[in-house]
Amino acid sequence: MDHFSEKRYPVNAKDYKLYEEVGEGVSATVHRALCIPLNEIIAIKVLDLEKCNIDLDGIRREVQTMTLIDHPNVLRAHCSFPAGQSLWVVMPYMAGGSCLHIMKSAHSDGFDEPVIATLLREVLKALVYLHAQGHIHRDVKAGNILIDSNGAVKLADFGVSACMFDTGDRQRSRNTFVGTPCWMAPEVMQQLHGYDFKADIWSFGITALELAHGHAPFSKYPPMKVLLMTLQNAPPGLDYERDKKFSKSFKEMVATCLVKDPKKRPTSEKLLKHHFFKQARSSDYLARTILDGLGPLGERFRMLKAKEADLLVQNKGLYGDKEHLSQQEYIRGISAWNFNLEDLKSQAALIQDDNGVTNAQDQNVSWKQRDQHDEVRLSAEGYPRSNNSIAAPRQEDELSDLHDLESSLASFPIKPLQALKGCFDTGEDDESAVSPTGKSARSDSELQLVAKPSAVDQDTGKYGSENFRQTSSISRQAIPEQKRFLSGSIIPDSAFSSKKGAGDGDRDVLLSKYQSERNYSGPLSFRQRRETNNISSGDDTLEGSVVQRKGRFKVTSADLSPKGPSNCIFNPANGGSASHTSPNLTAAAILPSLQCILQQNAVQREEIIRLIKFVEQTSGKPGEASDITNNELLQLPPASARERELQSQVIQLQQSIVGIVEELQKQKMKNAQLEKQLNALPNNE
Ligand SMILES: Nc1ncnc2c1ncn2[C@@H]1O[C@H](COP(=O)(O)OP(=O)(O)OP(=O)(O)O)[C@@H](O)[C@H]1O
Repeated sequence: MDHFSEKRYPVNAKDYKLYEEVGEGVSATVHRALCIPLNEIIAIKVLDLEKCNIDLDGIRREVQTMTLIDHPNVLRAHCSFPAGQSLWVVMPYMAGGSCLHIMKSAHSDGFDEPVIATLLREVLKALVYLHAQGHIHRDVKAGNILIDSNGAVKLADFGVSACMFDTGDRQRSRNTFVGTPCWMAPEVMQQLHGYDFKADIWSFGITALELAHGHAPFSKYPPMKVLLMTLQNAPPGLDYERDKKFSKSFKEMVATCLVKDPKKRPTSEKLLKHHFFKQARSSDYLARTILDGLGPLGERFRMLKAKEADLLVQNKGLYGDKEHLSQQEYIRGISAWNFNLEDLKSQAALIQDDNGVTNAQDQNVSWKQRDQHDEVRLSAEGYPRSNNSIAAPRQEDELSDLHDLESSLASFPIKPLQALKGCFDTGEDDESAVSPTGKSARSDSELQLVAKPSAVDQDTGKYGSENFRQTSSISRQAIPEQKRFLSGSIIPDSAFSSKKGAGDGDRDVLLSKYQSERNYSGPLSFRQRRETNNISSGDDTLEGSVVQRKGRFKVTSADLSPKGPSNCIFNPANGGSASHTSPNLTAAAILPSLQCILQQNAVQREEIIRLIKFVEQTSGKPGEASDITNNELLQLPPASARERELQSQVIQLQQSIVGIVEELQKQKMKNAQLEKQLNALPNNE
């Protein structure tokens, strides 16, 4: 192909001259640069390897992918080499910048339809190529659609791409999604059955909305909320009323991409034939319509950064206005948010959603229903339908309803706790979240040579079995109101210990198996199996753990996929002992409850110790008996690292309280003496 450069790009930093910065991502800065020997302007992506948490595997993948691909719509790396503490990736300079930057500079409300059709057709061609090559891009968004000075469109950023035909470690990483939550497909968030190239089709649909409105749906929300909304709401879409300026075919095209069941989404190849793309025009047209009048990329980037910094200063003044901060992260094209559930809870009460256009055409809208016992539960089918009007606007009032959000969170059986663990333990690597072993229950499990965490054995109730199933039917009573949002997993790490399992298989065997079976994934197959197994709970719960890392979100599969019926239930009434009778509550339901109880215990213990201390102090000298109690309490073996941490905090607090009390007594004595002296004064005079 003529675009395939035969030129030899030097692999030495001294052969390049770095000019201004033209872009900034999660892991890199991008500069315009000159390749001196070739006298050619290129772009250099500078990845700082010294930065903490840098994902070397991701970088290696990106560079590998970028150098091997060969398609006019995919940004290809010329070469890469280490330069000091950094890795430099040399690539063609895309003078127009990204669609996100163009929108932010000159089209804040989005592009016109012919422009969108033109851009998306080029992106889709890139996806057809990548999918045929076995790649899932995994980060399709306007920020990764680059345009050169002639209006040529290229899909960039393979930092998180994955090969569908990978084996071993790389295959495992396909069950670890790193991406930006607004564009993330529901099945990627859920991680029930892994995912395939259809995840890119969802992101493509979200990108279409982004190009139409100037921002992605839910972009103003913090990531955890985006996850909730994506899983629980009807898919977003173009609204017939609000989006009058867009054609029916555009609306339909978006709706076909944004279907929750990945099996029902078209392949990229099929989508390319959609009549919406008939209106796509040439690259010249793009250059004329969206590049004309724009200043140099570096200048635009500098202005955007300054604007962003201004906004940040303004918003910092508005204490707690996290909605704006979230917007800012969006402006930067990333979705960093140091979230926690308490945060979410308060934000849920504050934020009114006006982004609530949903695609009610979707048949698989996940919806929660609460029965009269206030139990959070999906219907038996788990996929109740929304109303039938196409893309009718839906007021997502439940999102401003705090109680509903609590319900939503309560319906996440396990992983939100781990998600929060991710908040507190940002250095945690995905390998620790994904225990590498075992097979999933589905027939194409060879594609998911992934973690099977040790779980609660159905029969013994002990950890260590693979017989683990997922359910969202958790009694809210089992999760005390006050403590439902406590964060951090306090299950001992050993409970999730991983064992090395299936190793690398033969690539060809895997490939052929995959090709025949890859279409059988997705929530529907789970639904069918669930029905077969007569399970009462629904799914659509967040099954993977969510780990925030450098602005990106990583949903790692804990692979607690259903595997055979479980009879183990949690009974809060008898103190949480497991019984083996009801098919409704399963082993997976026990874990969150146990976590809550354990956490509660830690907190209660802390309270008790404080009370003892308080009683000791108010009743004078500490008694012998209370000393024993106190010591005994402190000598109890801590159940987890979290508990140990809490315990040491308690001890520290106690010590400081003792110090403060002593100080107080001293001051009191001094005070008494001074008073005495004062009282004596008038008498003397
Ligand atoms: N070849 C290029 N020419 C011009 N601008 C570029 C080029 N590559 C990237 N950019 C700009 O730099 C920005 C960041 O680059 P890139 O997306 O590769 O970094 P990243 O760290 O992988 O970002 P993220 O993870 O947020 O997607 C892009 O959004 C784009 O605006």
